Amino acid sequence: MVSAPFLVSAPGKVILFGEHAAVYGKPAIAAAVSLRSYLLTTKHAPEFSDVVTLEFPDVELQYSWKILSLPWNVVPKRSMDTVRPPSELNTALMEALEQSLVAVLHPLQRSAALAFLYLYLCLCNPDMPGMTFSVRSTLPIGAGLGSSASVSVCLAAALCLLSGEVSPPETKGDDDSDFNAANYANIELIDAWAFLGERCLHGNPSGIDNAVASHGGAVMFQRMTKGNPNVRESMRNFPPLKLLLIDSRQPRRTAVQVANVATLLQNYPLVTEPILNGIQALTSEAYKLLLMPNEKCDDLWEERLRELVRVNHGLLVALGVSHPKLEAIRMAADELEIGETKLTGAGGGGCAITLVKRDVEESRILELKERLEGHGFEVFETSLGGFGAGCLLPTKSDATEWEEWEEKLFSLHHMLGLGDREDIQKTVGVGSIDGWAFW
Ligand SMILES: Nc1ncnc2c1ncn2[C@@H]1O[C@H](COP(=O)(O)OP(=O)(O)OP(=O)(O)O)[C@@H](O)[C@H]1O
Ligand SMILES: C[C@@](O)(CCO)CC(=O)[O-]
Ligand SMILES: [Mg+2]
Repeated sequence: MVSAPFLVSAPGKVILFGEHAAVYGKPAIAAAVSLRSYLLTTKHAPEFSDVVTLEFPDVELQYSWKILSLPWNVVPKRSMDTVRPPSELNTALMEALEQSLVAVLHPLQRSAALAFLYLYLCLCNPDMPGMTFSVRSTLPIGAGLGSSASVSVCLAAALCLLSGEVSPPETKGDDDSDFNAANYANIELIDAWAFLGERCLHGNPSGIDNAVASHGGAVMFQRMTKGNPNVRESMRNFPPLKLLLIDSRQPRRTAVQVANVATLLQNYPLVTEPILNGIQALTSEAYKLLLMPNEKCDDLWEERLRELVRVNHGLLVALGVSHPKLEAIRMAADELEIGETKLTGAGGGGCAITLVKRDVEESRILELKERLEGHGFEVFETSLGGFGAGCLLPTKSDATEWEEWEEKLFSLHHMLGLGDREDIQKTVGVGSIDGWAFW
C-alpha cells in the first residue's frame, strides 16, 4: 500500500482512424502522445483529516467533502470471484452521488468530480486519512486528445495505489519490450477502473482512450461486443509519421458528440450504419498499412495512408461531427498541399491532425503554422507512442531524501495549481525529471 504524497501521470492520445465507429464495436487505431495529465496526492494536516479535497484548477474546481458525509452505505459490495470491477456503473451509487454534487453545477466540473467520487468510494474506505487530489494537465481539455481518459487513469491509478489494489511499477529490464506480468496485471486493473471514470465523464465510451492512457504506445482497439472481450493489439514498430496536431480551440464535449451520432443512427439506421461500416473497412486497411515493415513504407504506402485519412474525415463529416473551424484547418492544409487532414477524437471542435507529405518543404509547414496561429488555432508538437501510466514516489530509504521530497512535492503542489503547461512539464514532467516508473 502506498501512502501520500506521490504523483501519478497518464498520457493523452491521438486517434488516427476509427473514432465514433469505435463506440459501436468497430476497430480504431490510436497512439499515446507526450502531452499528459499529472495528479498529486497529498495528506492533510491532522485538523483537516476528516475531509477529502479536489483541486482541479484546469476546470476551476476546488471542492472539499466531509468524508463521512459521502454515501458509503450504497457502495456496491465487490464480488470475491474477480478483482476486476464491473463494466457498468452502479445506478444506486450514481443516484446517491447526486446529493454530494448539488453544489457543483458546471458540467465540466461536475463530470470530473463525479468520476473522482465514484472511484474514491469504490476503491477507498471512510477510515482513510483526509487527502487532497490535485490534477494538472499539459493537454488541451475537451479537445479530442483524451484529456478525460488521462485524468480517469490518473484517478484510478492513485486510488488503486492508496487502497493497495495495485502496487507501484516494478522495474523492467533495459529492453523496452520486456514483459512484466505483475505490471501488466496492475495496469489492466487501472484501465478497468479508469473505464468507469470515463463512463462518469462521457456516458458511453468505447474504452480506447483509457486503454491508450493506461498502456501507452500505439494500439488497435475494438470494444467488446456480444460478450466477446475487448481486443487491444499493441502495434510495435509503429512507423514514424509526420503529423501536425492543431487545436481549433472550439470547445465541445465528447458526451454531446457521441450522443448526436447515436441519435443519427437511431433516426437513419440505413444511412448511418454503412458510414460506420465504411469507417471500419478503412481502419482495417490502415491497420494493414501501419503493420508493414519500415522498408515497405514507400511513397505509394504513404499516399494510401493519406487517402485513408481524407476518407475518414469525409465520413466523420457525414456523421455530423465536424465544425467550420475544423474545416478551415483542413482547407488551409489542402491549399498549401501539405498533406491530408482529419478531425481527431470526438470532433465538433477540438483537434485535427494533418498527415504531412514526406517531401513537403519546412517553409510550407511554417507558412501553414503561421496561418493557423493567425486564426487563433494552436499548433502542438508531440511525439506518438510514448509511455502509458506511471508514478513517482518519494524514496523512503533515507530520511533526508524523504524530507527533500516532501519539500519538493510542496513546491510541486504550488506549481500544479499555478503554472502553465511548460512549467508543469519542466517541474514534474515525464521526460524532464528522473524517478518516473511505468507499469
Ligand atoms: N485537467 C483536468 N482537470 C479536471 N478535469 C479534467 C481535466 N482534463 C479533462 N477533464 C475532464 O474531462 C472533460 C473533458 O473530456 P472530453 O471527453 O469531453 O474531452 P477530451 O477527453 O479532451 O476529448 P476526447 O474524448 O475527444 O479525446 C472535462 O470536461 C473535465 O470534466
Ligand atoms: C468519439 C470517440 O470514439 C473517441 C473519443 O476520443 C468516443 C470513444 O471511443 O469513447
Ligand atoms: Mg474524452
